[in-house]
Amino acid sequence: MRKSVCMFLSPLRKHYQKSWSVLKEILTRKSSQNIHTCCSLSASETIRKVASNPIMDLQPYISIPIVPEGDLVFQPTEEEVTAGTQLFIPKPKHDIRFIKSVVDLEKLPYYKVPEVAFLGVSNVGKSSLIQAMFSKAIDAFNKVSVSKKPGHTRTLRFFQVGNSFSLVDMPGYGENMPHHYVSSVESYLQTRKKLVRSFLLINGETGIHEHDEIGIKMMEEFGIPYILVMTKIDKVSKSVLLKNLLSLMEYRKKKTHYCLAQPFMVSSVEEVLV
Ligand SMILES: Nc1nc2c(ncn2[C@@H]2O[C@H](COP(=O)(O)OP(=O)(O)OP(=O)(O)O)[C@@H](O)[C@H]2O)c(=O)[nH]1
Repeated sequence: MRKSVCMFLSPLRKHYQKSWSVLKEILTRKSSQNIHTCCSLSASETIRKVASNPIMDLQPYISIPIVPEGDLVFQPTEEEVTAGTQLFIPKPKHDIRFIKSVVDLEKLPYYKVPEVAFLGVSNVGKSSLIQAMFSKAIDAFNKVSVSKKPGHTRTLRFFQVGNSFSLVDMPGYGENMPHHYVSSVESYLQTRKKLVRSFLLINGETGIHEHDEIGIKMMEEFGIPYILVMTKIDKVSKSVLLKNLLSLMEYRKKKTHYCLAQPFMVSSVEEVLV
């Protein structure tokens, strides 16, 4: 098993385990629970013990709220995060497996479960994040391929998580993107009825740049609700991370309609710079 992924198994690495565990919990919410519109907290919920979130670690460095309270629509408790994590552990009758790799949309897998897609520029860390989530599902884990070479993922790769949902690892756009991107990924996004969540990943090390803007414009043009996730947060200092996060949020506020106001931050590896 890759060293970078071992952190997810270690209780000493609690902080980052939580960073993507929170994401797992979103995945487990039923498609009917539209987190884009109906997750504001009730008074009784505000006294719940919410799980830690890397964005909150940045809050002491700035006087204004990083995410306005009304936009914090998704604050799972520790218990909810633990329950979400359970779904990523294979059990009898809960198989976690690679289904197939697709370019031709005629060959998309058919099943009843809802689908969740991971999008972003080449090399942003889509496959690494999915691999980290599958750290306890060794068969699926081994079918995720990570590379430092941009454009490594060439096809839409489908994974099924029991009867709960499926995940799709997408080819990246930008550098070395596959020539079939429009006919495969864009057509998939526009036509796949099962698609209930889309995560658009932005590199936390570099912040938003022009290729990310192309991806965001694509989602806006298609009118597909999506969630922003900053990746590789272990690679930069908190000050750089905060700067990149704030400019991403400014961009979201000014230029998007379909993006969830609350962003997420993750690391798929172990070290952090402070
Ligand atoms: N330090 C650090 N490196 C990461 C992280 N996530 C991914 N990487 C590295 O970034 C590189 C690209 O990761 P991938 O997961 O293959 O990226 P991708 O978005 O699937 O890339 P494409 O196949 O080009 O679309 C690899 O060398 C990973 O090890 C992270 O959270 N932290």
